[in-house]
Amino acid sequence: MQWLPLRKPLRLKIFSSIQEFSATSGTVVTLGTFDGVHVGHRQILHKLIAASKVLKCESLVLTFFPHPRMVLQQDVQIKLLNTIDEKSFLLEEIGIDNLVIHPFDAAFSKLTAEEFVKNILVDKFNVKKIIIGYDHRFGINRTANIDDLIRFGEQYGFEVEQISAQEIDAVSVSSTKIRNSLDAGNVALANQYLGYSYFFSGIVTEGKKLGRTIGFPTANIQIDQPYKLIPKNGVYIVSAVIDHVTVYGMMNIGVNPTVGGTDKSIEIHFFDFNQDLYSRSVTVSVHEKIREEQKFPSVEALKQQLEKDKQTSLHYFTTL
Ligand SMILES: Cc1cc2nc3c(=O)[nH]c(=O)nc-3n(C[C@H](O)[C@H](O)[C@H](O)COP(=O)(O)O)c2cc1C
Ligand SMILES: Nc1ncnc2c1ncn2[C@@H]1O[C@H](COP(=O)(O)OP(=O)(O)O)[C@@H](O)[C@H]1O
Repeated sequence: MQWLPLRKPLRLKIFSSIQEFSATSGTVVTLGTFDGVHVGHRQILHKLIAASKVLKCESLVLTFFPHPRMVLQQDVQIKLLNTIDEKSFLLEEIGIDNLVIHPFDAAFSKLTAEEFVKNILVDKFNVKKIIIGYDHRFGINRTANIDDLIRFGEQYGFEVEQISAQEIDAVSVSSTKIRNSLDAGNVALANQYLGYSYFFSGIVTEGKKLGRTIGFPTANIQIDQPYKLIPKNGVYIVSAVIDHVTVYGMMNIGVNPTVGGTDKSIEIHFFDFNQDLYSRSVTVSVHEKIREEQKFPSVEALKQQLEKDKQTSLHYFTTL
């Protein structure tokens, strides 16, 4: 599946804090990190949209950035599947009306369950229904559970729909499983869980200009978000949309040991393509891993392997 090039949402309304949101006639709300917007998330999001139509309300996804783990556990190392722009794009594609991205700070983490429900869900969002996983906990120190939410719902007049354990288990997908799959280079499994090919964006920068001399010019991609998860080092089958045309290619993530490299780089050779890409932003969909990066005895041996990789990639695309 091609998501690209990444564009600004047209219909989805994005608010960069809860305070910025002004309530409409009413909302159907779900909350969570939704990292990856994977097939499990999609089930909840489709329920959200269906409920918003029944209740003639707008759908609203409340998410947090920075990720709560970055704030509460100072986990600066955490890598995420989606940047905020990517998540916005994916939610727009699904048809969500409103996305509230609240900075998850210490003050927010100290809200009591009652304050959260009354001040935010009721007063700010004018919530008519909330859709939430059975094991969701909220409020300071995660003290409140779904039963508390149901009680608040009766008190303030909103419905609560819980997603059961069976429904969640049936999909048995989690953002963690996807992150682990990508860390292990298992892109095919990650993509199955995601329901689309994992993608990232970056700017094409100049390299050592060796690629063109061996018949394989490679666009070097610089990623600017430090928290974006990049799959394990290796050689992958990829595609991108450049000037509205889908182009196919092969990518190496690694240090280029054959030419004595030490720094990690992301390089893509596109097939049947001959354009200057320097300084351009490219969004790359990663489809399948071909092999590990290797240190070849010579550049000639690397070149021969690249020919084989090209055949493997072309075969993949022709048998889709
Ligand atoms: C699909 C693909 C696979 C690659 N595999 C390897 C590899 O296994 N070992 C290696 O040392 N370099 C590998 N390279 C990197 C080349 O060494 C690199 O493209 C070349 O040095 C050109 O670098 P430049 O863009 O800086 O000019 C691969 C590149 C591509 C596009
Ligand atoms: N088929 C292609 N695939 C990737 N980049 C290409 C291709 N054709 C031309 N280019 C251009 O050439 C550059 C790569 O050439 P290369 O010799 O590898 O230089 P560098 O070391 O600067 O990456 C890319 O950044 C892009 O601007």
